[in-house]
Amino acid sequence: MTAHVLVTGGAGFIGSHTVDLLIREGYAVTVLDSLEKGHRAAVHPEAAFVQGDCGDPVLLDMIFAERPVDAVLHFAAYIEAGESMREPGRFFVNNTARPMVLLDAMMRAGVKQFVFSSTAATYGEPLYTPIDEKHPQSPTNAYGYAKLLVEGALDWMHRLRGLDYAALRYFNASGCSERLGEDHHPETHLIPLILDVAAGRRDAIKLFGTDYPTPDGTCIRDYIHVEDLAAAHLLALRALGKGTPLIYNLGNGQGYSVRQVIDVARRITGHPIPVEVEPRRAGDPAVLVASSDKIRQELGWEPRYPSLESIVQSTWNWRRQHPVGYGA
Ligand SMILES: NC(=O)c1ccc[n+]([C@@H]2O[C@H](COP(=O)([O-])OP(=O)(O)OC[C@H]3O[C@@H](n4cnc5c(N)ncnc54)[C@H](O)[C@@H]3O)[C@@H](O)[C@H]2O)c1
Ligand SMILES: O=c1ccn([C@@H]2O[C@H](COP(=O)(O)OP(=O)(O)O[C@H]3O[C@H](CO)[C@@H](O)[C@H](O)[C@H]3O)[C@@H](O)[C@H]2O)c(=O)[nH]1
Repeated sequence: MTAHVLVTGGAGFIGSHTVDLLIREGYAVTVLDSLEKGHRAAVHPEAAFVQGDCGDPVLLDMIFAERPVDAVLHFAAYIEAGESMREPGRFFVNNTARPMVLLDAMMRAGVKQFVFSSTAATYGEPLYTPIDEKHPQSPTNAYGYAKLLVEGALDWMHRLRGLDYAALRYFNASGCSERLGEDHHPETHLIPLILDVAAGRRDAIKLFGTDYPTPDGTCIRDYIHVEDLAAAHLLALRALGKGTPLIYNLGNGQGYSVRQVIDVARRITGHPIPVEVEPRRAGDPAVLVASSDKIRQELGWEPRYPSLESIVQSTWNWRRQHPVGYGA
């Protein structure tokens, strides 16, 4: 069993939940996070913490020299597809170039196991739905393309340098655990923004586009609970070592339109949640729904929180207990 895991981006939303699970499962964990976006308070107290950049080769050499790292879970990245259309260069540097520096440092140190946070955004506009792993990858935003470039590099590192990797293509990560929540600054994700309205922190939810080719005209997404994502990372980590890349979609296979998500939040919070209709946000595909049959069949992954209600409820619970998130 892998003993020591380096988790980049482990102070962020999905990374911190995964670190908690790894610690519970007995792994030694080192978190490397710049804290540009994440929260020190989200890092499990039993994990070692290094503040720094995952693309800093000197720091990486030091970490690998000092710690017996067996595997790297790479979450560190910028995450907003809309922002990537305005500032593509920042995304190609942080989400493509820096992981390359990390992979190179791993190769120098002889660390061969890697789990990569890929995304549904690598697929682009679906040719069929639900999307399986064989679906062509043709991103509609720079964020998705930056991630796809890393997937390509992983394949070459596997073939040429024996890298043993998993690429997990998450759909829309959401939900909270009891200890950890979603607290981005600025927040751009739909569910926490809707709940900001219910909590009285915003007047209305902006609805980006009502003219998509979907039943109610708003975009459809597949929301997956962050604890189910964390569990998938553990399974992937344990499955590495067979010499074959592990490429999996992670979603619930159920699509919800923006209006449907708002309706669920209205029922849970009892708040009317007013809506302001806005134009489409650049780069948003109309529909993204996953087939996760492959990881279910091959690794036995089974989501514990598949319903949108349970996802929104867990986020609402955390927000009521942490009205200012992790604080300043
Ligand atoms: N949130 C989603 O819905 C979603 C969906 C698909 C894929 N992903 C991917 O999952 C990963 C985690 O997403 P998240 O929602 O937890 O994001 P997040 O912003 O909460 O966490 C990312 C963390 O990485 C850190 N970071 C960013 N650049 C860094 C760098 N160069 N060096 C060190 N640390 C750095 C940030 O400080 C932050 O703590 C990302 O790679 C993202 O692309 C997220
Ligand atoms: O204020 C808002 C925010 C979002 N949306 C819409 O809600 C949907 C979901 O948006 P959001 O929560 O921002 O998630 P995505 O843009 O789908 O992207 C997330 O999910 C992708 C995978 O599907 C990941 O790759 C990204 O990192 C992650 O940010 C989209 O149709 C948005 O246009 C609104 O209408 N109003």
